Amino acid sequence: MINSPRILPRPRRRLPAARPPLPRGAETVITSPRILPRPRRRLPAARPPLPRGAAAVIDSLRILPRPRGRLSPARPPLPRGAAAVITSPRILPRPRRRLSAALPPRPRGAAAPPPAAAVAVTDEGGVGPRRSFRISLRPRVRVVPWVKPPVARKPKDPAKSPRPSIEALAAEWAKEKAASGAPEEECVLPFLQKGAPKKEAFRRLPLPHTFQEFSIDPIKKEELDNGTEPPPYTQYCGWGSRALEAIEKDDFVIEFVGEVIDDETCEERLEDMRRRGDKNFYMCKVKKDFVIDATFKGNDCRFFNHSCEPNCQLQKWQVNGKTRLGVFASKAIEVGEPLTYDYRFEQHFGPEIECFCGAQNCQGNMSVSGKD
Ligand SMILES: C[S@@+](CC[C@H](N)C(=O)[O-])C[C@H]1O[C@@H](n2cnc3c(N)ncnc32)[C@H](O)[C@@H]1O
Repeated sequence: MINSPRILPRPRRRLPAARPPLPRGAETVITSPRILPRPRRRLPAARPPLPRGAAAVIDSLRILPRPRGRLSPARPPLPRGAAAVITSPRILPRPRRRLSAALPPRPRGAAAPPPAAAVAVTDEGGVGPRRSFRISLRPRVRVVPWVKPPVARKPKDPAKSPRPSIEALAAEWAKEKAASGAPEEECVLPFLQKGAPKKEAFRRLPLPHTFQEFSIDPIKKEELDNGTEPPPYTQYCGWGSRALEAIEKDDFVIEFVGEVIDDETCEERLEDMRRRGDKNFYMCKVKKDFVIDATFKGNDCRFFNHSCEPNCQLQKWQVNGKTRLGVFASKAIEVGEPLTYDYRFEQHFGPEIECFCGAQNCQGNMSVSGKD
């Protein structure tokens, strides 16, 4: 076998020099050096032994808040009894200044500090009575409903107003009317004012109640919130409006006002109406996403009923760039006559309701399709 050198493993590198003999007992440690953890950094110096009671704090160094600035010097050993407070460092308020220097060790036999419900930290260092903070687990924030603070409104100075208010004009008008010997009720609730040219209609004195909003409960509509006497009731058509004075043909009677809503809201409200089983309809579609709804807010116009032979007409006007609806007398109207217009006005729409206008030419219903 020694004569056949090829089967011997060829050494690649020079074999190391023979190891020196190991001391007894050390063999198990250094014979397998690979299973020893390789140190990445230099290990810190061994920790000093901790005082009793503080062990929980220092053993969980990782949950201590990480200091933002320079690292402060190592914490001083804690006094007895303080451990319960600082074992959960996250709930400790973060000190603004650097913590005081190390506390002097308590001499043997000295009285223990009071049980620490609070730790007092002083500027000068050491434990003392000043600048103490108390740790409480009670919630400090209470959620309360936010109440909008009242806004003090400056009362309007009537002297500065360029035009007299509606109320002032209406009062003046009513005074004149009363002076002329007209009955009292005519001075309170007139539906029109005669004499002004048609084009001026929307700039003229708005009549009392014309722009006044009712707050209306559509179900109990006889109980009008503002104490206004309800309009006369008609047997088949519900509440209606009547003229309190004679009206000439083409005179402006009243504006159709209400909430301006878009098509989507309109659909929602119609659905609500259907659910309530309410048959009274107070909407007028002017154009896309422009529906005037007098269901909840409006004026006397919301009580004008439909007639197939009406005495008024609903007209669309452009007033200072805004589309507005006005009711104009389509014929001469006598005192006490019910005020009506044809609901099938342009895009006026509504549910299929049987018409009880009583006109000779009555078409039987008030749907949009009846006209377009
Ligand atoms: C704008 S409101 C008019 C005021 C309503 N009468 C009230 O009591 O509040 C329109 C509703 O009045 C009723 N109405 C108006 N004219 C009618 C008529 N000619 N025949 C039947 N019902 C009528 C319908 O219920 C309609 O939806």
